[in-house]
Amino acid sequence: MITVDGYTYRYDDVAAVDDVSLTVDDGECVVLAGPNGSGKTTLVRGFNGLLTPDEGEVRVNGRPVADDLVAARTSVGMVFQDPRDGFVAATVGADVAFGPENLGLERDEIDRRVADALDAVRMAGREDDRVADLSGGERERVAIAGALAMDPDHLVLDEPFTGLDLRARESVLDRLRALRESGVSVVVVTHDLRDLYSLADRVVVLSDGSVALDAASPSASELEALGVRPP
Ligand SMILES: Nc1ncnc2c1ncn2[C@@H]1O[C@H](COP(=O)(O)OP(=O)(O)OP(=O)(O)O)[C@@H](O)[C@H]1O
Repeated sequence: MITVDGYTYRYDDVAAVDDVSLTVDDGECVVLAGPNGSGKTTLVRGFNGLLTPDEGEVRVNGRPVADDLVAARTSVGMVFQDPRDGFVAATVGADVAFGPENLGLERDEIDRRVADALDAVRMAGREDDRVADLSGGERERVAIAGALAMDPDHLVLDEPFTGLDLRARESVLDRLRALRESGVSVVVVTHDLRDLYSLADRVVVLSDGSVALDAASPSASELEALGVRPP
């Protein structure tokens, strides 16, 4: 479970996220929506300690993130919108293997995870491709594969579908559905609810850094009033 309690984060004294509390249960899929600048990225970056709130706390599986950043980063997988700078290796296979290697897993298990994760993003067999030669959408898919290969308890995806073609999107959605069924919690930041609506257990809408709506099936008019396009 991810528990957010009174999370406040300020940039230069201006609160980008202001006293947000919410929980994400194991096996739950939460879509986090809201207009540009409403604080979505600033909030989810606190889920694994990439940002430390000025006030409040995030707990992952009951343990405060700040107490053990390594544990938080191992159990919360995170994929960001523009992964251009996030690659650590020259080839696709080596990049996706990097996280599992750091977990100290056996080579067979690493290879199995890499192949499985690449399959989930429709990049099976592309281990030897150079990351530098990939398209933007392919890079996004490699970044998603890297998070999947860590086998995290919780997965946070910030605008994961922007550069993905239809087939890749469907494949990733299938995997997210399977992960949720296996008890992984999935948090997806998006402006566009269309892809996610069938998967989401709850939609949380941020507005000016605060939770403006937290509902299982918000109506179109509720969403539109908060600047979110309904599915
Ligand atoms: N590094 C930064 N320095 C100063 N202000 C920032 C910084 N990052 C974000 N902000 C501000 O904090 C607010 C929240 O930004 P954030 O990126 O969390 O919103 P968002 O909801 O994820 O937006 P988007 O949908 O555009 O990705 C915005 O007003 C933004 O300008």
